[in-house]
Amino acid sequence: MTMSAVLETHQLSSGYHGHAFVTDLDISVEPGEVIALLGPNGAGKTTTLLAIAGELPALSGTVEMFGRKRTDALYKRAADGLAFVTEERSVFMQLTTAENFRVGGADAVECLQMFPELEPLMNRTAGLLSGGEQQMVTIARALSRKPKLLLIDELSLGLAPLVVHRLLDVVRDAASTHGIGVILVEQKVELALAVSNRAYVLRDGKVILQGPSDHIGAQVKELEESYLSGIADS
Ligand SMILES: Nc1ncnc2c1ncn2[C@@H]1O[C@H](COP(=O)(O)OP(=O)(O)OP(=O)(O)O)[C@@H](O)[C@H]1O
Repeated sequence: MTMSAVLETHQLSSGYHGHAFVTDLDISVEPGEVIALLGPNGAGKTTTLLAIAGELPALSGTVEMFGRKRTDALYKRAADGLAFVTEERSVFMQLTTAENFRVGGADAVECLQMFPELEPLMNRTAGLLSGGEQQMVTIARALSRKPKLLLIDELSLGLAPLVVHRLLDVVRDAASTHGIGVILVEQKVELALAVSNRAYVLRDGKVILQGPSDHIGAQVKELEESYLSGIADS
């Protein structure tokens, strides 16, 4: 592991019921780096995040996180600085925005600095917030705890592009300001490439392309035209 990386996987394979679906992954994240993890439906993006988080076992290869090899569970990795925002919106629907921050151990003042638009909604039940506002609560709560590594699965599901822009900009800023490493699984390829430093493209559980995001953009277009249908924004 390099001295500074928050995450390095080496030849990591993982999957379900003892069968590897993602194979030979070498993925690294430095502090402050936003990494886009791209690929068509079923490519293995969520599986990769689950393996990094400790929700799925490494069937071969290793996960090194925060300076040491890990085979422990998500809650232990979380205690050391991992945060995982999953596809399901993880707000407590019965609680208010303010209560969501409190039970999540987040600093409400900081959360409102990130998303001032939540200020008039602090006493509203989260179940009555729009999908975009719920994601703001989720992201603010996760960022406010200053994780060393933040995994985000499909932030944009069902949201308007403008809202996704807003959310990703805040993630990008927090990553740079606080040195948070981020892995972003995102269907909106252009948006993801615009805010990320580097990208990995997965297909059939393997990395088929990786590099700086500004280089990957053009190559993704080419790939898509040849055989990688379904990856770009529809
Ligand atoms: N619990 C499970 N048990 C067995 N196979 C699973 C399970 N969850 C996912 N899979 C399979 O693993 C493969 C990879 O799925 P994964 O969710 O990682 O893809 P993805 O790239 O995140 O796709 P999407 O963009 O559609 O979310 C798929 O073939 C999927 O059917």
